Amino acid sequence: LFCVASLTFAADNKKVDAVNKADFFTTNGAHLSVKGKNYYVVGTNMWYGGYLGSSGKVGDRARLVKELDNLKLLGINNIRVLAVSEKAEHNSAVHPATTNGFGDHNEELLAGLDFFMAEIAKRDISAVIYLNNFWQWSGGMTQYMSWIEGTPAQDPNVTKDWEGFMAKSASFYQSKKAQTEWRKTIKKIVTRVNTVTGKSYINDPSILSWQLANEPRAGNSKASAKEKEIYVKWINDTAKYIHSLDPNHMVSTGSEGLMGSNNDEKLYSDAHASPYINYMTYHMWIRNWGWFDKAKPAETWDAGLAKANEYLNVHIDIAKKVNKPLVLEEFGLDRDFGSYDIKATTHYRDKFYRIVFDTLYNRVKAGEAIAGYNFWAWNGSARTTRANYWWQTGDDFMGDPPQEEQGMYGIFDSDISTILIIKEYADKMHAIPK
Ligand SMILES: O=C1NC[C@H](CO)[C@@H](O)[C@@H]1O
Repeated sequence: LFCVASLTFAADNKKVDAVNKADFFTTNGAHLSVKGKNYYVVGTNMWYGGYLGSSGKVGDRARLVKELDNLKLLGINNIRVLAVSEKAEHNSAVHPATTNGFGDHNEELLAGLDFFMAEIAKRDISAVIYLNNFWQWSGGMTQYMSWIEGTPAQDPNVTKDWEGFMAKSASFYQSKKAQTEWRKTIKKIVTRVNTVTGKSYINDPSILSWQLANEPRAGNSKASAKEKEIYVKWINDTAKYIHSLDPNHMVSTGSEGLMGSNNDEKLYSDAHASPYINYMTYHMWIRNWGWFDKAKPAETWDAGLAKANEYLNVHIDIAKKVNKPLVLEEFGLDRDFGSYDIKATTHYRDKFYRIVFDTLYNRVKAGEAIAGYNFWAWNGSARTTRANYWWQTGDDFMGDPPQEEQGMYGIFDSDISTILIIKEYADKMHAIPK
């Protein structure tokens, strides 16, 4: 009886895992494509999707289902989500982590991503799944180096030494031990069988791409030619490795574009020239990068937006040259005057969202190499009770990660004026003939 049952299960599993190659996302020149039609990303960022999907006390499946229903109603068709985090001791990292040490994984938490993937499939939402982080809020590359070197990972929010932090992060690429351990984690995630659906991730058509990391950079502002060369090789070799595990899905870098490439167009183009990198990514942070001053909005708006416009458009021109699709997968702006208070107005944010959406929508409609966007980020029904707006273990997860004040950039479900703009442009994007 057991033998028959196990044969039946195996057959069912095979059936569950049976797929049609045409169901997978791919590219068609400078366009993303699926089932023979152009695909336009109308997305958001929800790094914590797997956390909410966990069955353990850190999860909140009822909230996740509600958030995904609301995002679907907004016209969202793609979510960028973190696959793995590394346990870090500092106060800017998420707790718990999916990885507590090399080979030491929190399966209950990892299974949260399974639930998330099962739920987005029900809503025809795709996912970009990133496998590491150049920054400290999920442990990331510096935590790998901390485990190897036996020294605590730096928190640049405390040390204020962002240059030193970025150099340490980038040393990850040169560490054989780090790469060996990371590839074991990559293999564990990419070849995973979804414990909710029984479907292997390799055969899950909801995955738009595996992404190397969140915002990987070649080094700090003084990255050497050697560091740039190592970075480009790391991208190619890792993307090739992922394709060797998973012939069905695309691979992307998670790059911020020129501002994450030392403003070196050759580095950005070389980083995306690999045949194993299927499309290009960029991010845009006009306040983080000092183009707009949240304390002096009226005085800095025009110059900031001029730079934003240039940034939005120059990458589309580069993508056209490289002949690969491009996705703006992060952008955002603070609440007015940089308030974190959910009751604060969002006059400048709403203007900014409209300009970004309109600029990209018009170039997508014109058939250019831009394949869509993800706003950063979805806070939804999350709320903070902290007077200092700083995330602590057990607090609601929101789009603002633990390295930043909760409410900085994320869109709450009460931000009606912004949500209406998101919906307005989602409708326009979905109306573009494919
Ligand atoms: O990936 C990122 N880019 C910018 C976000 C806002 O500062 C930040 O929270 C995140 O690390």
